[in-house]
Amino acid sequence: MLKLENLKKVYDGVTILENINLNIEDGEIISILGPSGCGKTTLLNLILGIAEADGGHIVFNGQDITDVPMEKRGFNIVFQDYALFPNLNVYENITYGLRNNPGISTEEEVQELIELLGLEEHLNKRIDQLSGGQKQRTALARTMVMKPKILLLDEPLSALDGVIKESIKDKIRAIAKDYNLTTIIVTHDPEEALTISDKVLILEKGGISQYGKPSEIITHPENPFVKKFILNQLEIKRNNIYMLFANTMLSQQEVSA
Ligand SMILES: Nc1ncnc2c1ncn2[C@@H]1O[C@H](COP(=O)(O)OP(=O)(O)OP(=O)(O)O)[C@@H](O)[C@H]1O
Repeated sequence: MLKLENLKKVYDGVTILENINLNIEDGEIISILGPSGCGKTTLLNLILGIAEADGGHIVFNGQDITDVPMEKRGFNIVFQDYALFPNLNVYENITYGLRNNPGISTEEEVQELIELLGLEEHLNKRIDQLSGGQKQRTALARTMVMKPKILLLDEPLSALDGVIKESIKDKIRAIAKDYNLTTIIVTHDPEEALTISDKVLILEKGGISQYGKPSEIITHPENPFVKKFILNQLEIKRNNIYMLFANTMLSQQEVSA
């Protein structure tokens, strides 16, 4: 279990995060959701160990890791821009981390991941020959072969369009559930957060606005911010789709009249 206890972060005298208290169970998919500048990436960086906390504790499986350096935490991140190596092909990218740590995954385990992520036919391609979804799956495979204890994903779907987005969502869920891997996702999109996660952490101005299952957030928004930020956006999307359908039906009726 990952526990965040009273976590605090200050940049240049400004408090960015405060009173962050949270329990994340093993194998759960958690989304950190909130508007631009609310502290999502900062929280991800604190968990990963890129940034140091200015107060509070991070406890992983009973051990206080607040002062444990990033490389010793054993967590791993897929960055928003994937950060793949352009001079290596897909297979070389996936297995790059194993060059210096060959025992972490066997060739069989690497092949399993390649299959799970549907990358078999792309292994010899250069990175610039891949679509956005293929790059994202390569980045996921490269991170997963290192068997992270926690998988962190920074806006994993934001660069992808509709159908691809849904397929990557399925892959992320399959990985988290097949490997019982705690997965923490940063997103600013309520629909994404509510459809991919077991629980959603909604941040507002550096504090927790609500933390709960998607169904709880939809049925019991705890405050006006959640109602306004989350539910309004979803309602607008729903209404747009209804309008589109209604207009389409109307024009079809006009044609057949
Ligand atoms: N290294 C840093 N030094 C100073 N201020 C920082 C640093 N990193 C982040 N901040 C500030 O902390 C606040 C939160 O930033 P953060 O990147 O965590 O927000 P976010 O919710 O991820 O935003 P976005 O959705 O736009 O990426 C912002 O006001 C930002 O300017």
